Amino acid sequence: MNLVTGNPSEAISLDKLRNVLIRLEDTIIFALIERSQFAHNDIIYKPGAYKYEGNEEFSGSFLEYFLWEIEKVHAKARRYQSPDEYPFMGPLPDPIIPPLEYPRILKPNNINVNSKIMEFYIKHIIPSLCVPGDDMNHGSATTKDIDCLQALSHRIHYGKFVAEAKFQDPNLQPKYIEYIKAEDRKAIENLLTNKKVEEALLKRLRRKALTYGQDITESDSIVGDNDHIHKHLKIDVNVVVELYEKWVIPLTKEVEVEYLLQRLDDPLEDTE
Ligand SMILES: C=C(O[C@@H]1C=C(C(=O)O)C=C[C@H]1O)C(=O)O
Repeated sequence: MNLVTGNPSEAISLDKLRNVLIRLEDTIIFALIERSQFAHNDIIYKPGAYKYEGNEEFSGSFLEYFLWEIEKVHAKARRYQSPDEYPFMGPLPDPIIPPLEYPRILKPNNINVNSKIMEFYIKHIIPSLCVPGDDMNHGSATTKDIDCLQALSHRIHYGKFVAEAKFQDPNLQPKYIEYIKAEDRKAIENLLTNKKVEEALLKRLRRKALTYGQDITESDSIVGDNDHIHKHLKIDVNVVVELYEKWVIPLTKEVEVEYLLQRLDDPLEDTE
């Protein structure tokens, strides 16, 4: 089944989904590089640091305010909720065009780990990515934060698609059904974990961060000794690898497990 159109004749393969995840690595690395050109500017993240004209009652941070405004606009244009449109904030308005009927994979199912994404991003990623201090570029830094958060959210909630594709594997489906019925989270997680894919991902990510973080000029060769490269990188390669190892991969798996735990609830269930 095509997970987006709901058309059973257009099967979507795990390989295709993996390629989307690989492409999103580039999106995430470039978004982080963009954010890292600005200082920490920690006032952006402090609740109540600003007053908002016309919205004096809003007591959240500048980042939250900005996200809320952006998400309201996005919500108006969306036909159905897709993983990258999962809101960080709320409440959001209804779409201005009536929504299409939901294909199964896009049905709202309350799987949303955005509060966890916000927390690790502000607490761990920003302080190691940016130089400390305030360069007064609050608006610019916040727009880059929104790009980073939306890319991370998109990638992590894509776990729903990955989980659906894994569930469709006829050899594994009976096992998934057994573990889902037993609500055995650990067993589901073990079944969907592919250590080889994860290890290859972390290696590739390190190479990408090293490559994309270099300044490439007309005359310089991009192949140099490692020390030279490390000194001139726009981004700390270890921050990128740690981001995936500690948060992106575990949260993607959390989304996968939560999706599968709800997989048999649908009365239109066609697999049993
Ligand atoms: C995405 C997959 O599922 C799992 C989650 C992964 C991730 O978040 O990158 C990687 C491998 C698997 O453990 C996959 O099998 O490709």
